[in-house]
Amino acid sequence: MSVVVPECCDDLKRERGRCLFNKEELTNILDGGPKLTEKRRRIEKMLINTPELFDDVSPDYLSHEDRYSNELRKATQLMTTLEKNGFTYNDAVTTGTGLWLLMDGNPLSLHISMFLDTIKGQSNPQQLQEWLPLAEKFKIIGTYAQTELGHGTFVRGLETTATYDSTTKEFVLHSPTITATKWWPGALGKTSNHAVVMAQLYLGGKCYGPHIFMVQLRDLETHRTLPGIVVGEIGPRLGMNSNDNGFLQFNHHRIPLTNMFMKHSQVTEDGKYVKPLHSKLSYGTMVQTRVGIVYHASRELSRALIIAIRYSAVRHQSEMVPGDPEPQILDYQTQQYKLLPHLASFFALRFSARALLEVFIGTSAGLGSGKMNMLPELHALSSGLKAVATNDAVKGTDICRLACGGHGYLSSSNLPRIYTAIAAGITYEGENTVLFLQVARYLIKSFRASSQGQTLPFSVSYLRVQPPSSHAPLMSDRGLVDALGAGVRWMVGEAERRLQQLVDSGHSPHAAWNACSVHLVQCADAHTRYYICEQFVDAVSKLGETVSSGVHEVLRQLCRLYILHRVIQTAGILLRCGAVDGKALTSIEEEECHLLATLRIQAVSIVDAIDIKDVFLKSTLGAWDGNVYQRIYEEAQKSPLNKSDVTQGYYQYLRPLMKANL
Ligand SMILES: CC/C=C\C/C=C\C/C=C\CCCC(=O)SCCNC(=O)CCNC(=O)[C@H](O)C(C)(C)COP(=O)(O)OP(=O)(O)OC[C@H]1O[C@@H](n2cnc3c(N)ncnc32)[C@H](O)[C@@H]1OP(=O)(O)O
Ligand SMILES: Cc1cc2nc3c(=O)[nH]c(=O)nc-3n(C[C@H](O)[C@H](O)[C@H](O)COP(=O)(O)OP(=O)(O)OC[C@H]3O[C@@H](n4cnc5c(N)ncnc54)[C@H](O)[C@@H]3O)c2cc1C
Repeated sequence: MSVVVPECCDDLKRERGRCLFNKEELTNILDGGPKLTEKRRRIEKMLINTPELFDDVSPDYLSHEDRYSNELRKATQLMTTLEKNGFTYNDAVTTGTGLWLLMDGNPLSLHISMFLDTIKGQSNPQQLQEWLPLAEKFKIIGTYAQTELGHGTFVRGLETTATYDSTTKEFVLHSPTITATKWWPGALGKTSNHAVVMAQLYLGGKCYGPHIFMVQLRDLETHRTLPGIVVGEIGPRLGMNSNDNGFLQFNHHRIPLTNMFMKHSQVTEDGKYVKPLHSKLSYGTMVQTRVGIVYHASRELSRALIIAIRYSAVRHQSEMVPGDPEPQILDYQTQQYKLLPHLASFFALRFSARALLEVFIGTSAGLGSGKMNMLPELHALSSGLKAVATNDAVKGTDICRLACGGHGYLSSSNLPRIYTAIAAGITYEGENTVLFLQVARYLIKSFRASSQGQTLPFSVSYLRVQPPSSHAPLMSDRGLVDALGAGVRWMVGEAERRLQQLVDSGHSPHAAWNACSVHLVQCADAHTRYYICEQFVDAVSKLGETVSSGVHEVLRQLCRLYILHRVIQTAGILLRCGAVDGKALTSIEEEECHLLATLRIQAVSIVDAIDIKDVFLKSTLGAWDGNVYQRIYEEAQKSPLNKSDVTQGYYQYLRPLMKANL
């Protein structure tokens, strides 16, 4: 398959003709630099030239089993294509390209993410030497098996046990109850022959909490399940049904002592426990995956936005002025209000994902030299950003679907598949409410520490009880971000006051926490969004020194829209704490509407600059050429129901009904 850039329709040609900025420059910024754009395009070209990676038939028309096999065929083809051409699967993940060919539930995604990451992050040197080459070369294929039927969120409540037997130097893995059954892990049902398993460690009758174990599940020749293990697939889900999410039970299954991951905590041959430097180091794979999910969510949102904004420029409906031609629906202010704030969100999330990755890299380097002090901040930032990014990507994708009217509901728009894939992100890798409550815990601790005069880490330093007065004028970007910060400080102070009041009136701290948890989640959400605003403003101001004025202007407008929108969303809080007044809010609302009209002019060019090719968008509505109606029509012809004029169902059911004497 070769990349042919087709002539686009008149509407899109006109839109593209209005572009006042250098698209390639914006593309480079989004990719992280021209070299990364070039690398992404090389990978794309290679993938596009591999016809086996593309579906002949939509997965919607396949049986459950064929759907899985087809995705597995493409996943294995993807891995071998990358390998043969000198790329790693990580290259395909970090550029998004590989994932988009497989986002119906790639059965190798858990292997290349959490299984490999656990081996890299939790192994001692011997284990690393033994397992990493096998896993990297797909000699063993694995998943991350933590969640059980009874517990997902509360990791300490897991019931699978790993009891050490010092006489044989083995752990005995066991699922004592039905609720101890591992449930959900991607690719566990039929694909994986290994799993990293989270289980309660028992030594000499004492429980030491959840620890991670490498467990072989299937024979490496026959792929049959090993004795002492029951494994299978959990059945259809809301989306990503080409994956084989699975279940797993152990019946006193034995593994060697050396199969406990021993980088951070160890068990000696005689059954002694050596503690880790920090009790949550074994949660490291989850933190790393949350960091990746922020990128992933922004990428999925960008696909939905490209589809909806191009479609909105092609679709004409109704009359704006009686008797005039039907306008492009993108000209309606309400349509701009649906889509453009989410376009701004995509940019905000992309810059924040990059900032988070830097915190992750810095913290990981510190851990390597025994420094644990940055771990709580990384946990809070990664939890908050994972939650905001997935919440916003899901909401934004659904708005994109709604913005496309009826056609957005078509499978061939690809919006339903993007939606169901990213919707899972709200739940997996830490359910979002639960993650926000972890952030809230960090905020309250920080607020209290600050009241006692302690210095706070960078992301919460604005919570200081006596903040230095801001010198930025209120209506500047910085001034509005400061106002948002003042709002969060007020919210956290209010939460702390309510918690204290409840404790003072006789409630236990835990009961008080639960009684304030709605407000606490709002604090965590507001704090994370304040952090995102800060990252966006900083990134745009730094870029101002290096990019052309056209690109800088577009970024400045998007950043401004993001901040204005956020201020309006938070108006109630900001009024209550006196950070803004009604007059300021009125002018902010007016400015937002004005900005929508300004950004609308170049909206198609901005989404073009995200640079996702048609083969990765997979949408009848969002293709580069805007040839929407022809594509929708052609796609409908592929329905199996259209193979014959009269279906079997007519003879079997409809005709008898029509002939019956009712
Ligand atoms: C690259 C990816 C790209 C695309 C993705 C595509 C496909 C991937 C598809 C699917 C992947 C999905 C896989 C999964 O879902 S795997 C399962 C994930 N499960 C979870 O995330 C469980 C969520 N629950 C938890 O993380 C924890 O149980 C908890 C809610 C955080 C509570 O932990 P618990 O042990 O009970 O803690 P407490 O005793 O309550 O103590 C809290 C205490 O610990 C601190 N803490 C907690 N976690 C961490 C951490 N990770 N790092 C540092 N510190 C941590 C917490 O702050 C608190 O500290 P205090 O000082 O306040 O006590
Ligand atoms: C598509 C998909 C793929 C997955 N892949 C994997 C995988 O590869 N490996 C793996 O191990 N797991 C996997 N999971 C499981 C996933 O990690 C869990 O479903 C997730 O962590 C949520 O846990 P839960 O299902 O127990 O929800 P619950 O914790 O039961 O949540 C239900 C409700 O209770 C609320 N709640 C729970 N605890 C609290 C609390 N402390 N305070 C307030 N409210 C609370 C939640 O907010 C939520 O509203 C996957 C899940 C999905 C959907």
